[in-house]
Amino acid sequence: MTRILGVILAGGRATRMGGRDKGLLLLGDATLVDHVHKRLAPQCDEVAISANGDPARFSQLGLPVLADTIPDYPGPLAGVLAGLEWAAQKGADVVVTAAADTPFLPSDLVVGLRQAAAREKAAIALAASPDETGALRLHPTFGLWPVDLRMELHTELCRGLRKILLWVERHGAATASFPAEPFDPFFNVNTPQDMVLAQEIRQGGARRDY
Ligand SMILES: Nc1nc2c(ncn2[C@@H]2O[C@H](COP(=O)(O)OP(=O)(O)OP(=O)(O)O)[C@@H](O)[C@H]2O)c(=O)[nH]1
Repeated sequence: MTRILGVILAGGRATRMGGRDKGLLLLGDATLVDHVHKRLAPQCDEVAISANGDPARFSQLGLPVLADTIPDYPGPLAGVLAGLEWAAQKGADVVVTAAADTPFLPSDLVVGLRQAAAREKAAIALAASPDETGALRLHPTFGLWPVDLRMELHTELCRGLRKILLWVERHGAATASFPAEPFDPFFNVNTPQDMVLAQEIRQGGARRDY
């Protein structure tokens, strides 16, 4: 049976949030990381947090906190690599990543990613949802990643690769599409204003005007 580990990407600079850890902001009575964990954990065999900086700040969840393999590497790819290396140690087959700033992620994320990968005979799958015009928008931090790709990803990061989509293009990733009604499940909190909108969504406002 395929062993799937979940990795919550919670590092980064959060410049649009004034440098505050987005994952530790409160939405209702739980942090954003708590919301993501609650949705992701039932879909995976095990979950860890991936972050640069001091791991102690995420200790309240009782999850492993993985330091980025290449410290201070800009962007989430170093977190994806840390997740793949952790999964390899655990004897797992694939990692599913989710961003810590996305509290309403689909409860069928893993099923959707796996079905898309199988359908398109692809090793990697990325999530997508329609934007306001109906065009599909990819969400590169929500992906299914085979553990076997970790050496290659390490090599690419050492060469300076930064963008998930550039790496993914070489492998012909599958696209898993998720509905965006009544709200986009990939709505993410980048700014204080986004947090206000997240509160409204949580309280039942099915809004699309963000
Ligand atoms: N582990 C890890 N996660 C990261 C890193 N950079 C970003 N992330 C996560 O990836 C997701 C998307 O990050 P962004 O919102 O694009 O970048 P950010 O640095 O968090 O925020 P901005 O500075 O405002 O762009 C978020 O969940 C971040 O926590 C990183 O270097 N390491």
